[in-house]
Amino acid sequence: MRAPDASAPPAEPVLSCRGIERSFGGLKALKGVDVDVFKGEIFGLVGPNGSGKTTMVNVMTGFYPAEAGHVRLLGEDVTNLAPHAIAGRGVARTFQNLALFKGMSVLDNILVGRHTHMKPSALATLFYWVWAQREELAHRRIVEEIIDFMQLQDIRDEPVDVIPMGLQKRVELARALVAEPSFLILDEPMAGMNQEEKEYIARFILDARDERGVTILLIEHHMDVVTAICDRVAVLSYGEIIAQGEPRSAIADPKVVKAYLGERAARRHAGVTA
Ligand SMILES: Nc1ncnc2c1ncn2[C@@H]1O[C@H](COP(=O)(O)OP(=O)(O)OP(=O)(O)O)[C@@H](O)[C@H]1O
Repeated sequence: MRAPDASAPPAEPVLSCRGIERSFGGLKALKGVDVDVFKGEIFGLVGPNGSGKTTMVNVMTGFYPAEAGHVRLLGEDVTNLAPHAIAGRGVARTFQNLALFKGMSVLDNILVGRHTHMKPSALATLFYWVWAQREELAHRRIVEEIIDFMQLQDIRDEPVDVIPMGLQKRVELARALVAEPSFLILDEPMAGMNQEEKEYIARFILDARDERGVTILLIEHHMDVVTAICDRVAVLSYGEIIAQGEPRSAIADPKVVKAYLGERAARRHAGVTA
């Protein structure tokens, strides 16, 4: 993990959210959430089930409009832009539930991740064999690089639905990385994985940051992973941030213990017997 340079001036956040609100009917899923993610960070967004993590990410990426508040990407106000417009600004994401194209090969699924870089034009179509083929080669190059990086060579031609869940999650991460994002949002990339698969994905996430310079926001329930790889975390509970900062101390905050375990268990945890 990177040691923060105390002498460095405070950097501008890559992503900055202020006062984000979002409701579903009578349910206030987000109640004025502030989050800053800085360049080169692995930032954990954690919290109990239903606390608002995915909703927050959906607002950040334009999938849900915010009812109040602002999202800024490298200083630019991107609040309520369409998902493709936000993706076009270098943001990629994976989804909580796998969103791969069944029946297509691993390679073709990964190639789909290049779509934000594909710019069809009448002229390119006219000179297909010169321009389009050259562009196709460039896309193939980055796809091959990511297949190597994610160690997917052996299964590249397999239909994606026949490979184990752990590998499907890896393909999803590869598809996000071929977009060459500067900011990557991962929604529970380790859900349903065994310990070995979790360790693999944790390694790839660290390498994506360290070797490819990607800033990462990670939604994750496995606290061992969060404390091992995140630089900072924010903890959501009922649509509000209840703790933020260095992972171990944020997770040990009594408000967080209470949110996860409930009032009585939190008091026991704190050694209060009455
Ligand atoms: N499309 C929707 N329609 C109605 N309610 C929704 C919708 N999406 C989320 N919610 C509700 O908003 C609240 C926050 O949900 P969200 O999925 O953001 O939580 P989460 O922290 O990501 O949960 P989990 O860890 O279980 O994925 C929950 O009460 C959920 O039921």
